[in-house]
Amino acid sequence: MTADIIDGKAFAAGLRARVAELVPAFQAAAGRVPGLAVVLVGEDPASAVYVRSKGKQTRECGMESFEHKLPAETTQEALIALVDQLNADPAVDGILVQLPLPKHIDEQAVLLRINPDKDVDGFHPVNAGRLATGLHGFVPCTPLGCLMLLEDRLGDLTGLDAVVIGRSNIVGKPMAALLTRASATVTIVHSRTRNLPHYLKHADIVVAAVGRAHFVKGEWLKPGATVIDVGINRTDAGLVGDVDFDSAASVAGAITPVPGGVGPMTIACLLRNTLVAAHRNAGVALEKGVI
Ligand SMILES: Nc1nc2c(c(=O)[nH]1)N[C@@H](CN(C=O)c1ccc(C(=O)N[C@@H](CCC(=O)O)C(=O)O)cc1)CN2
Repeated sequence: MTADIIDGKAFAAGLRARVAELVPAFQAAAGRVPGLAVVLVGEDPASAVYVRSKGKQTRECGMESFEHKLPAETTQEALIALVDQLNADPAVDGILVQLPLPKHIDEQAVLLRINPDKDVDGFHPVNAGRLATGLHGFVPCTPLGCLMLLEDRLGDLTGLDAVVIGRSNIVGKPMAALLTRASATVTIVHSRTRNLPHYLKHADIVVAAVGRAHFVKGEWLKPGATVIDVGINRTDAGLVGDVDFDSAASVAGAITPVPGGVGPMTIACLLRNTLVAAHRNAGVALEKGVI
């Protein structure tokens, strides 16, 4: 193995510490702490773990966590009524509806109902539009975490060739928008791309978010590339990423592991977005670049 390992777990711990450091000043100015509401519908075991971690890490940062656990049979109307209630609650700065939702609920209808200024997941089309047009909004947490790891590793991304594998609204598309904003030269490839290795051969940066275990092979990579693995695939061998780690690590310059790479950044960025939302909602200034 030649690649450096990018330690997302350590980076995320640093980011959470920074959030915690900034909470007291917000509290002094606003007379309350930032509040994050997390809604879980059903009993998906992985989602339950993520929601528990979100609550715990929110409290550890000194913010208030409002947890709403609803049964799997909850109707779309009932879920939307809860979102409306959270939209109207001044103690709630950020609202997150844990995905995936049960099949009988229209995910888009629920996400559309969240007030864009409380949409700390950055999934509302208003925030997607803000990102695409360079306006202030909320950026989805996983791609934001990937960008932070990339800039920490590479510094200025201007002119670098970046390939994003995957075109989901939650990771692929916002990741491409963020890299474009950072002046990288961006290509999006996906499961229907013909001759995918052709695109990767020239990429300084590869972000893999395709949802297939071990999909990206080391021989497809440019030597020295920085590889960010967003995949979380549960296999008989345990949790693995979208990148074939062993072959990729012998070619790449740096690579994120799974677990311990991008995953922890998702929740740390959620806390960061909640702190930012609280400042905006309360009209309290947050110095540019402070977080
Ligand atoms: N409303 C949302 N739903 C979902 C999101 C999201 O950002 N918003 N992302 C994922 C799940 N997710 C957070 O919700 C998440 C995924 C993974 C991790 C993480 O820390 N992973 C660890 C491994 C943990 C494990 O064993 O499963 C790692 O990679 O090291 C945190 C959060 C889908 N839903």
